[in-house]
Amino acid sequence: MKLAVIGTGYVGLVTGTCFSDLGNEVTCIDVNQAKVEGLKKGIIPIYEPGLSELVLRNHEEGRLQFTTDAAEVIPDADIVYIAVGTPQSDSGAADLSAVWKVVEGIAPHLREDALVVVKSTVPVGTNGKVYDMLKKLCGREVNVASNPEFLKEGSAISDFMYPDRVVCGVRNEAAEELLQTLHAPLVRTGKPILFMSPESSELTKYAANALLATKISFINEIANLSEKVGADINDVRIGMGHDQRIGFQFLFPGLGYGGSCFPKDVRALASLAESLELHPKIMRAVDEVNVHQRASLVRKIDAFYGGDVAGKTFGVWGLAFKPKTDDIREAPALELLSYLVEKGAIIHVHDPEAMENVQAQFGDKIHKYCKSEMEAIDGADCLAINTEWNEYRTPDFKKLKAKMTTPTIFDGRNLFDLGTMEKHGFTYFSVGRRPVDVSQA
Ligand SMILES: NC(=O)C1=CN([C@@H]2O[C@H](COP(=O)(O)OP(=O)(O)OC[C@H]3O[C@@H](n4cnc5c(N)ncnc54)[C@H](O)[C@@H]3O)[C@@H](O)[C@H]2O)C=CC1
Ligand SMILES: O=C(O)[C@H]1O[C@H](OP(=O)(O)OP(=O)(O)OC[C@H]2O[C@@H](n3ccc(=O)[nH]c3=O)[C@H](O)[C@@H]2O)[C@H](O)[C@@H](O)[C@@H]1O
Repeated sequence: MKLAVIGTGYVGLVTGTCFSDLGNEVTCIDVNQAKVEGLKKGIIPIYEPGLSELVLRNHEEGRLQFTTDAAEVIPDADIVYIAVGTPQSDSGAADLSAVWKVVEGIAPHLREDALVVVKSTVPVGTNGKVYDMLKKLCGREVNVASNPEFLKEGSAISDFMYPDRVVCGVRNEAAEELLQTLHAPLVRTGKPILFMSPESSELTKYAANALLATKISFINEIANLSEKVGADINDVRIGMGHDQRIGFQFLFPGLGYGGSCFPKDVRALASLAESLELHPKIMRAVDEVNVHQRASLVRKIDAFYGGDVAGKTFGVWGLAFKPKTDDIREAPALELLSYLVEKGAIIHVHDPEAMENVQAQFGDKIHKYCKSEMEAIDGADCLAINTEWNEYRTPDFKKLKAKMTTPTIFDGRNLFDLGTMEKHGFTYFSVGRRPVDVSQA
């Protein structure tokens, strides 16, 4: 098939690249000229494991092209995917301005039998609005469907290539047939392609994200309770997870969920419900717990130093909102860095992929952008951990202790064993577990 994919962000670029790898002829379109020029030369604007190789191969083999000019590509396309950003607006609802701009832009160029598919996460009813808008702009009916994306950053390629399910919201058999054919190679293991109405499809996407976010806020609330009553959240989490009705996934406590999706999607869903005079109490509570949790490392640091961190040197490991990505949108690390900057601490940071993005935001307010995690703790008064990159899991504790002025660790991701911390003589604060405090010994 000939596909046009509009928006070359985390979702658009992965979608276009994976569909080209499956033998389709794909052109990715973006308004960002620099991004498109870079992609044409093989420069990938984001870090996503495996993406670079796949883009280069499919581009070289002629199945994957890039352009800023929609008019050049849309007339040929069997399917036009819309995968632009839908960020949070000031009101908390989703900002759909990029979607409307795309719809206006493609309308004059659409082939009579083309299918327009909205992949961006959009509030229920948006698909209907796109359909109405295209009907008006084109003076005829245009086939419009919904096909939300469930990939996770850091494992985007495998999530896309081996989905648990594909959800499609369609209006007619023609759309169902096209989407069935397009997705058939992705569900060879018998995973389902689920066809439903566009409204159900749009709501499925928000409901899935909201439930995953709910699990995270729930476990964080239990973790905070755990700290107060002397329980260990790791034991509690595992004890709960063995119940097959509960399971282990998305029950890791930490610094709250970040990223470009859970925070905005929970708020957009709540906002939609409120606009319909409903009272989305769970969604609002999930968000409130998360906002509180995101500042939990700051609270622990502030309490330990009595608010006086000026002039103290902090080694900070992990800046991205999760491992295996360079994305820092709504990353908990940003909260910690803002606090440390405001209080006048000396900050040495390390992240395998997200350093450039943090540098663009914090510049020389951060004193050292370090090449290795060990460099970041050289001479540090303490270490703060925000992201559970694999390379942070098994440090040489003797070396770590020798490099630090005082052996103190604030761990937002529960990377280390309490017994090991005790054995090596670290003061150690983690999430939902008792503190190990050797500072008074
Ligand atoms: N990032 C993720 O892991 C996931 C995101 N989503 C959803 O997918 C959508 C896209 O998200 P991301 O890829 O993260 O966004 P992004 O912000 O990384 O990329 C959006 C891209 O769209 C381009 N764009 C904006 N307006 C345009 C226009 N008028 N014409 C052409 N290109 C335009 C931007 O220049 C940018 O390259 C959002 O609705 C998001 O909620 C869904 C599942 C996973
Ligand atoms: O709509 C989206 O954009 C995507 O949002 C999430 O994917 P993503 O945000 O990329 O990453 P996750 O692995 O879900 O992590 C989100 C946040 O939750 C946190 N998290 C995750 C799991 C957990 O057990 N505990 C926890 O705190 C992570 O640290 C991270 O900050 C969903 O998992 C995807 O299915 C969805 O497509």
